[in-house]
Amino acid sequence: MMNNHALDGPCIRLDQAGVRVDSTQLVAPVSTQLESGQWHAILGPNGGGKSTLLKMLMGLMPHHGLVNIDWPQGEKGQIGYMPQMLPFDRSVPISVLDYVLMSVSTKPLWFARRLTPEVKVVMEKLRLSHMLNRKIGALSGGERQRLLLASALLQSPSLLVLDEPLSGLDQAGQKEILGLFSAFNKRGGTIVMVEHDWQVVIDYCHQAYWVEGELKAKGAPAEVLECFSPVLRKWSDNNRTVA
Ligand SMILES: Nc1ncnc2c1ncn2[C@@H]1O[C@H](COP(=O)(O)OP(=O)(O)OP(=O)(O)O)[C@@H](O)[C@H]1O
Repeated sequence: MMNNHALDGPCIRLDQAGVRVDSTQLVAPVSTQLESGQWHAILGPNGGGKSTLLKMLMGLMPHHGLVNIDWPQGEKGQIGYMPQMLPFDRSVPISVLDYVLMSVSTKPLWFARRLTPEVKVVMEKLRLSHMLNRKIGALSGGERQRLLLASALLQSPSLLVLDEPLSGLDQAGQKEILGLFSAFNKRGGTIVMVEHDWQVVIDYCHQAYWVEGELKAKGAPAEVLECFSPVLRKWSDNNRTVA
């Protein structure tokens, strides 16, 4: 994402894929295809199963059925995952630098507590360079989102899986991060993103999926949102009344 070389984003194929925990079906079996190089929006009400669906794609939750990530040319690529919340205890004394180094290295921190040029570029781009020694518990919501994104980008991904990546960001911060996602997508990277802001979905995404215990609809963002979003439905109903 930080340079300009082309990416071969994968396509994701689901065949009767679902998640059940004990006797509760969190996501009913889904069969669909998320095309390569597209920006996919996962929408739906709170508790509808959006995060569960992302975890299923990432192999972070046991599922039934098939989830296939088809990497172009058969070469397994990297996935950058931005979870909904940074899973950490605020009192744990981990710095921003520790966190990014942990996300790019499998070695213990004391082996290589060095910033590589690649890490430096990403940290600068995400305006984190001046806070490398700050404890992650002391970051603001927006800074935390940028740190999560930095960790995702440092995997050199061709697929980004993003769970509400704009939460905690003001409008300027949102625009900035959306610009980075856009550049990644224009280079050919595939994006799967849970997002509540319908305007963002309409402006940026190619395909929308409404998930409410099951995949209820898939299509162009404006169409899916008009059918399912109470806000948009009210807006278009009002418009129809006026007309
Ligand atoms: N590991 C689990 N075990 C049991 N139930 C779970 C588990 N994970 C999630 N759930 C339940 O599954 C449902 C879907 O949760 P999920 O987090 O996927 O929803 P969501 O659409 O992402 O919601 P939100 O918009 O509020 O983030 C919820 O009722 C949740 O409580």
